[in-house]
Amino acid sequence: MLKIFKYLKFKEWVQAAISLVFIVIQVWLDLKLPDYMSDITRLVQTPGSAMSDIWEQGFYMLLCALGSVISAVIVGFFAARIAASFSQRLRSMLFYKVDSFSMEEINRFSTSSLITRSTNDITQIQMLVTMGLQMIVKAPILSVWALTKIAGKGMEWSLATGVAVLIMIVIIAFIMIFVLPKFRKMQTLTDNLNQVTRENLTGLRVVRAYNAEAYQEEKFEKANEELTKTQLFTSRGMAVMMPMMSMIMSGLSLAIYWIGAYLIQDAQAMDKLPIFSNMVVFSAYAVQVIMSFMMLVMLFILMPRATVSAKRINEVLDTKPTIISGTLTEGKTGLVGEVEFKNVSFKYPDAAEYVLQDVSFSVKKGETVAFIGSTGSGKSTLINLVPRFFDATEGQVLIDGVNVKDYDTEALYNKIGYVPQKAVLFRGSVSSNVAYGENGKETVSEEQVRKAVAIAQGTDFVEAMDSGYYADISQGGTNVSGGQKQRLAIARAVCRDPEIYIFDDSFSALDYKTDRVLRSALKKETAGITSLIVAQRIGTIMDADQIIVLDEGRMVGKGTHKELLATCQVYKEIAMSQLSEEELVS
Ligand SMILES: Nc1ncnc2c1ncn2[C@@H]1O[C@H](COP(=O)(O)OP(=O)(O)OP(=O)(O)O)[C@@H](O)[C@H]1O
Repeated sequence: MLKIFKYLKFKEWVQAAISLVFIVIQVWLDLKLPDYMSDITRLVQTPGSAMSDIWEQGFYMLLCALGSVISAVIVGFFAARIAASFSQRLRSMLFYKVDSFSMEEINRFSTSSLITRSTNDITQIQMLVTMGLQMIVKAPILSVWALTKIAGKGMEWSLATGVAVLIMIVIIAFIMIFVLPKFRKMQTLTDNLNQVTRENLTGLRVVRAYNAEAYQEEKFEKANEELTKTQLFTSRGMAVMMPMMSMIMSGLSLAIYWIGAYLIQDAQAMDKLPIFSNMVVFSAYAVQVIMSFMMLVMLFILMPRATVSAKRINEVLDTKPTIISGTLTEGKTGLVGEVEFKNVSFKYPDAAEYVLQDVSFSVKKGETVAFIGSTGSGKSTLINLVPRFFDATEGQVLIDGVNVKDYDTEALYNKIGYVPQKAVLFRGSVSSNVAYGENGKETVSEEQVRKAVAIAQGTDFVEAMDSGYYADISQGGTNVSGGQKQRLAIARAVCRDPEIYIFDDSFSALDYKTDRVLRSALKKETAGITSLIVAQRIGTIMDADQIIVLDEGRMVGKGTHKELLATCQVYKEIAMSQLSEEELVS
């Protein structure tokens, strides 16, 4: 928990220190009140007291109360400020950290858990800072100070207060044993609920189409029920706890007056007044002692959740990304757009089996290399090693003669134009999506955007949109078709003007004609740029300079379409399943 506070800035520590001063002032003023009360009681009971003296003490009491309120407002103001700026910083830090994560870390935490950590967990910390700053400091000062004030003012009353404090301690222990574990569980259950909600929302169309609402609702209800049950348990615990605390507080006041009544009755006439005055003061201080314990209980409610949240936030912030940037910004002199795999093997983190085994090939500048193979043969995995979404477990992946691990990641990404299997569009316009990101060169002009869209065969549909290149694209690109999305994603890669294109099955949503026209435009307009293409269709890749055939993670063929037809059985089978006799021969 304390570890998270190392992210507080000096300015916030200063504000906390100022708050501390005001908290001490507030406690001092609160504890001063009973003194004046005692004076007033004494004055009222003393024959011949002047009314003006009583008014004077009353005026001091009023001043104390006012000062206490002003101090409380100042403390509240600072606490809110510190909490708000601290949580803003934590949110930014989490965002930047997650941005630096590779797929391995994202998968390890899960997307929904990362979202809960950046929102709900930070709110818990914010709440703790806002309320805790006042209580953590105030409760111990108040209790110790109030106890010193009542010390020696009456054995019997001290005993009564001791019993009340003991009962309070038993209650706090009860909270710690039974309620704390439930608070800890609450964050994980919130994660779980978010996960189910997210899955349902992203897959809503499938849920509808398969009449799976009942199934999804059941999943949701289970997660919801679990969270509700835990919340109810803790709330019930607290619902019982708070009135019990108030009861103890009132009970103690009653006990003090009751004991006081006996003491006054048994006392000599001249001792009656001091005992009465002591009793009034004692009960006021005893209430403060109980109040401080009540604050502690409140802290015990806030602390466990915030502690769990702090741990979860720290887990993310302390995670070292497995993909660490190198330092080189350029490849070997004279080499541009060259890719080489040297005996590359790969297995996913925590997986037992290798997904790729001993893959070796090299690609020269301007060449097109295609990867084909059955589903799950490792094609996407293979090309994901080039932009370092994962690092090779064994062997080396080289770009321009340099291991990808040695490149500064920004310089590495500047060399690559990557189009994923599932096109991703961001909220904005057509233009902002195509000119997306930076490539270390000058900013992209409107002309370049138009040209990229034209190469990606998107001009017709973009110009038919309401505002053309400035037409709105909604989050995830839900207002364009799958093929249009893919064309915009391809245009984005073209606009980047990279050394190497990576197309991960990026032509699959295009019709055959668009696929052919797009590839020939790419070849013509972007000659000299190396292309790595994963494809399922033989038609898409038969013109490639080199085709690599994968089967269960192993390279079982390498060559041109013609060579492979003659030498590679796996390729021949794929080709025969897709092409007619004439196409095979031609
Ligand atoms: N993140 C991951 N964690 C663990 N295993 C994975 C992960 N992604 C893929 N795999 C496994 O790696 C193997 C290769 O997957 P990959 O996506 O590379 O195949 P592919 O040839 O591209 O398939 P497709 O043509 O269906 O896209 C599969 O067996 C898959 O289950």
